[in-house]
Amino acid sequence: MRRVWTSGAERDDRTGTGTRALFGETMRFDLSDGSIPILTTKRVFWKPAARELLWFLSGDRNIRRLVEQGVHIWTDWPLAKFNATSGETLDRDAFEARIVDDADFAARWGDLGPVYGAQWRHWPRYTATNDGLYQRDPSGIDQIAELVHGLRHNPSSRRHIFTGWNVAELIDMALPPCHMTYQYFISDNRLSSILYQRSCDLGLGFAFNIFEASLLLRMLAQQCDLLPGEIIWMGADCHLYRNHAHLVETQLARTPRPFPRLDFARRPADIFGYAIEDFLVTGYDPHPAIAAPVAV
Ligand SMILES: Nc1nc(=O)c2c([nH]1)NC[C@@H]1CN(c3ccc(C(=O)N[C@@H](CCC(=O)O)C(=O)O)cc3)CN21
Ligand SMILES: O=c1ccn([C@H]2C[C@H](O)[C@@H](COP(=O)(O)O)O2)c(=O)[nH]1
Repeated sequence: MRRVWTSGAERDDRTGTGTRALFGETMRFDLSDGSIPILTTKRVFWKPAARELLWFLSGDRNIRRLVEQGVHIWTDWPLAKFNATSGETLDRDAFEARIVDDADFAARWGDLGPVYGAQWRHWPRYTATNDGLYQRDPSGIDQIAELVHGLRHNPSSRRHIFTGWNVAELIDMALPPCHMTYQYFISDNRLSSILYQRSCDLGLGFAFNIFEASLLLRMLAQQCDLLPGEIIWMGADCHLYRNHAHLVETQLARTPRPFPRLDFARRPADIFGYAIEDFLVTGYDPHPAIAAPVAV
C-alpha cells in the first residue's frame, strides 16, 4: 500500500474515481504454521468474506443468498442497474428488502450474470447433436470437483488450475472476475497456491481476496489430506482509489500484529459441505475497522 500510494501512477479508471496504481506485484504468505492472513492494520470482517467464498462454491450467481445472510458487498452493482433501467429508484436497504422478500424480483434484479460461482461449478459445455446443432449440457464443467479429484489422484500434475475468465461470457457478467485464476502445487505433502488477480482494490477487495484464497487452500488441503504450504498472490493492476486517503494513511500509521490462526471444527464430507461454523479463527486482535466507500 505504501509503495502504491507514494510511487503509483495516477490513473483514470472505469468508475470515474481515479486511482494510483502499480502493475505486477507479488506477495507470499506462509500458511504452514496454521496462520491465516487476515489483515491486522484494520479489522477485516472475515465472516462476510467466508460467506462469499461459500456462495462462490455453491455455484450461485444471484445476490439473494448473500443478502439473506447480511452480506452486502455485491448489492451495489444490481442496485445501480435497477435504478438506471427500471424507472424506479430505491435506496440500498429498500432494494435488499425486496430481494429477500420477493423471489421473482430477486430472479429479475439480483442476478449478476455468469460470475465466479457459475464458472467455477458450471463452466458451459456444448455437445453436438445428430442434426448438426449444439446442445448445452445442463450442469456444465465442475472445475472445483475436477480440481479436488486431480489433487487426490495426480498430485504431481502441473494442471491443477481453475479460472473464472470465460472469455465468451465476460459480456454477460456484472463485473469480469478480478481474482481470476488459481493454481495449486503439491510438494512434500504440502499444498501451495498461486492466485492471479488482474485488478486489485487494495483498500477494500484485497483483504477479502487474500483471506478467501487462503481459506480455500486450507479447505482443499483438509479434503485432500495435505498440509498447508504457501500462498503466492500475484496482482496485475494493484491500485488505491483516490478517495481512500484516510484509510491508507490510517493503516500505514499502524503497526501490524501477528496473524490469527484458522482451525476447522470438523471435516465435512466434501469440499462443498463447509458451513460458516466450521471456521474457527483465533487470536485475531486487529486495529479498529476503517469505513471506506466502494467504487461502483
Ligand atoms: N471497487 C471495488 N472494489 C472491490 O473490492 C470490489 C468491487 N469493486 N466489486 C466487486 C467486489 C465486491 N467486493 C467488495 C465490496 C465491498 C467491500 C466492503 O465494503 N468492505 C467493507 C465492509 C465489509 C462489511 O460490511 O462486511 C470493509 O471494511 O472491508 C468489500 C469487498 C470486492 N469487489
Ligand atoms: O474480488 C474483487 C473484486 C473486485 N475488485 C476490485 C478491483 C477494481 O477496483 C474493481 C473492478 O473494476 P475493473 O474495472 O473491472 O477492474 O473491483 C477487487 O479488488 N477484488
